[in-house]
Amino acid sequence: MTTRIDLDGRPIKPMTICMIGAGGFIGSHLCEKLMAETPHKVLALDVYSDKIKHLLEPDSLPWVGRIVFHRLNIKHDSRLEGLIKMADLSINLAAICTPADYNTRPLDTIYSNFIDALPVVKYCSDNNKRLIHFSTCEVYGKTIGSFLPKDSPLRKDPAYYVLKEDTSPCIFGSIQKQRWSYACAKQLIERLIYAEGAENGLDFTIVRPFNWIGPRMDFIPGIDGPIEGVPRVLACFGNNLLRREPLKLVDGGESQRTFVYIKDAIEAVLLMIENPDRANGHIFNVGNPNNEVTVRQLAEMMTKVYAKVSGEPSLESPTIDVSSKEFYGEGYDDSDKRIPDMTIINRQLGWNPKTSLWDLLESTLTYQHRTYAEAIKKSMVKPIAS
Ligand SMILES: NC(=O)c1ccc[n+]([C@@H]2O[C@H](COP(=O)([O-])OP(=O)(O)OC[C@H]3O[C@@H](n4cnc5c(N)ncnc54)[C@H](O)[C@@H]3O)[C@@H](O)[C@H]2O)c1
Ligand SMILES: O=c1ccn([C@@H]2O[C@H](COP(=O)(O)OP(=O)(O)O[C@H]3OC[C@@H](O)[C@H](O)[C@H]3O)[C@@H](O)[C@H]2O)c(=O)[nH]1
Repeated sequence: MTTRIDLDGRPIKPMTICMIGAGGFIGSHLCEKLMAETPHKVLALDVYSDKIKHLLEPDSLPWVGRIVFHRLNIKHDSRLEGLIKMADLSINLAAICTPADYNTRPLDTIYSNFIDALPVVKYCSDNNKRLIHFSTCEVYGKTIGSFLPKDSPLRKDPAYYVLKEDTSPCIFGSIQKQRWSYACAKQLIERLIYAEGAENGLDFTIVRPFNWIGPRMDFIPGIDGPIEGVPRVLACFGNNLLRREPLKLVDGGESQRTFVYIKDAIEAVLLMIENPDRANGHIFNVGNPNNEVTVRQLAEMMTKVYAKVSGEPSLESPTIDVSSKEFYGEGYDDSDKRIPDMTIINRQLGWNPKTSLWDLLESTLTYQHRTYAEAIKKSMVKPIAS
């Protein structure tokens, strides 16, 4: 492997990374990238390893020994501090991060996103280790524009909706709207990390992902996750398409999101890892402002893309409306619109997303079809009564 060069032309020294939550969606892609394209070592921590199994076995893989899996729960495992000390950098991805949990398991959500993240911050700070912490775009909550009258022309003014790391406020609903338990816990851990930086000199970077999507995201209920489970929207809609069911639009599917391809987003994380002087002390939005759709438009596009990749015609009525109370239960609320401002990441790391929504859906739905279509068919064949 030729020596890697950072953005300022300096050679990058191989490093050891303690990656917590390495077995999840983002972790699996980051591990893949680090193994295929860099000389860095990864201590991969998680309670699950299914999504990185292909990187751990067989022993003949070219990166054997550079990635070592440690099955542990950071809630209660005394090995955590030792592993953080062995590494140059820790990346914390571990979290409960599916909206169906925020209002139904608010305690687990708050503990996971705040309390369980505390020791990681403390061990990094005490041992002078660098930390990249994964927060969320949900810390912005709702846009200022959403509080204006429906017909106000100001709603079209970007000043009322574009989300900026250093100036936008964090606007959540009432305490009864338990949806915000996640965003609030993430906000407090961000503030704590920021304070550790200011008072104790912690070298930190905070990442705010804006709906990163792609292969291996979440699970397909009844196939590789619980049948009653509710994953994030990509896997919900993927599951509906695989089962030839209508896609459920929560409260009319009017909310807007920007989706970024996981492989584009991982490039941004690698730039942060390898350019500490440019990344330390910063909070970065990572998203694709060009890929904005309403959830209804996402459903329509996924329906078209799936018909193309599967060769099966779409249903006559491809979507169905459901209320948020029916779908998520009491206490659900929603972010209305999420456009990331890209000034800071552009200036510091020169990063820009590349992949269009159509293209990223095409590769992701091709993956879902190849991975799950057979298993779904088998699971849907009813046993014949004897
Ligand atoms: N995917 C996105 O678009 C997105 C958006 C915003 C924020 N994020 C943040 O990025 C991070 C990673 O998200 P993801 O999409 O990969 O989610 P994910 O659920 O696929 O990955 C999280 C991983 O953390 C592990 N984990 C959770 N608690 C743990 C514990 N106590 N001990 C050990 N491992 C534990 C889980 O087993 C899982 O493998 C999260 O912090 C999430 O809040 C992701
Ligand atoms: O079947 C479904 C699932 C979801 N939805 C809607 O689709 C939108 C997106 O839902 P997702 O499940 O992807 O989750 P959200 O975008 O609301 O939140 C996510 O944002 C960033 C991260 O921190 C988390 O990964 C998650 O909180 C929401 O408006 C939701 O109500 C549907 O209309 N139908």
